[in-house]
Amino acid sequence: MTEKALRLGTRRSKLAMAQSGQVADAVSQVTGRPVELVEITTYGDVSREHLAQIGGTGVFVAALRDALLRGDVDFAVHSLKDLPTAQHEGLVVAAVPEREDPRDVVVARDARKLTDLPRGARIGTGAPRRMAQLNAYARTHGLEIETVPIRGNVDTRIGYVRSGELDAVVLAAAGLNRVGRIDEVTDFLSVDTVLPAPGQGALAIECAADNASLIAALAELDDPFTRVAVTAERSLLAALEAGCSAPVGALADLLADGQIVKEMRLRGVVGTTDGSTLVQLSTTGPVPETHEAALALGRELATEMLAQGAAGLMGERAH
Ligand SMILES: NCc1[nH]cc(CCC(=O)O)c1CC(=O)O
Repeated sequence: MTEKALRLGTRRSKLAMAQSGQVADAVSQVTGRPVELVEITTYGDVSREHLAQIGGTGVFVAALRDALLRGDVDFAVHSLKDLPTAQHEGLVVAAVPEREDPRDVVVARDARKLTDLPRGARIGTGAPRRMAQLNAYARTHGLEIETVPIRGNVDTRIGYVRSGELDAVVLAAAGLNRVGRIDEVTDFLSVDTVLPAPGQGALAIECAADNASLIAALAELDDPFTRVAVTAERSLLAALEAGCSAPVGALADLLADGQIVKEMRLRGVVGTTDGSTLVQLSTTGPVPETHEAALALGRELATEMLAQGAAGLMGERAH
């Protein structure tokens, strides 16, 4: 007797299909059931130009969530950094698998690194967070660069470099890994140079809150440390009242003494896109043992950042 297939709702972009496919295999392993991919077309896929007006990357998520709530699909996989920080009623993030490389990377011609791009180099990125930090780095390191707003999928973005329209683009390592283009990276940016987006490199597996048996099975794919880290990062983002397109970076990592994990550090940054002002802070404390403690850590850092003027820096992008 073969068990009924689980239906995984997914966008049809190359990145979404790649990460859904990888999670499908893992879910199949832990449930012993086949997983079937169900493609869901969102308004955001149809109308890229109006992405900003119709509410940023949240539109991609909304269509998947509707399908989950209607019971058209059993679960969905999101890039955690694109998932709104507010918990959706009737749905639950059943698993946050182990995060992969959270760093941002540069793809440039001639194997160039950020620091050896030609004078006046045009660097493409649509993220105010990346613009703010790249421009701040350029100012303090005597680089002459120009950040150019671009959008589109990974292939489109790298295409701007191959065609010569741009000198470089900045992307997430995790996305390039998932679509098999990590070999094209010419510079892995230190998180001290560009702090990633909250949740970058991590996935969220979401399903209906009343599907107890599926929630129990998916729990096997949860990585407790990744979950604690992204919870703190997203709590910081929420407390700064910043949306998914806000110039906010956040990263939680473990500080170990030899093999023994001692503490968790949470770093946060917010800045103006021209890089003239950055508020950059970090806090270190015991590894949070509860969801509440992880939330509290993010809120505490946000309070300190707000005290240093963070709110004023985000005003330019508020929506
Ligand atoms: N906003 C687009 C997006 N959403 C998730 C990823 C892939 C990386 C990840 O899972 O964090 C990307 C592409 C990018 O930023 O280069």
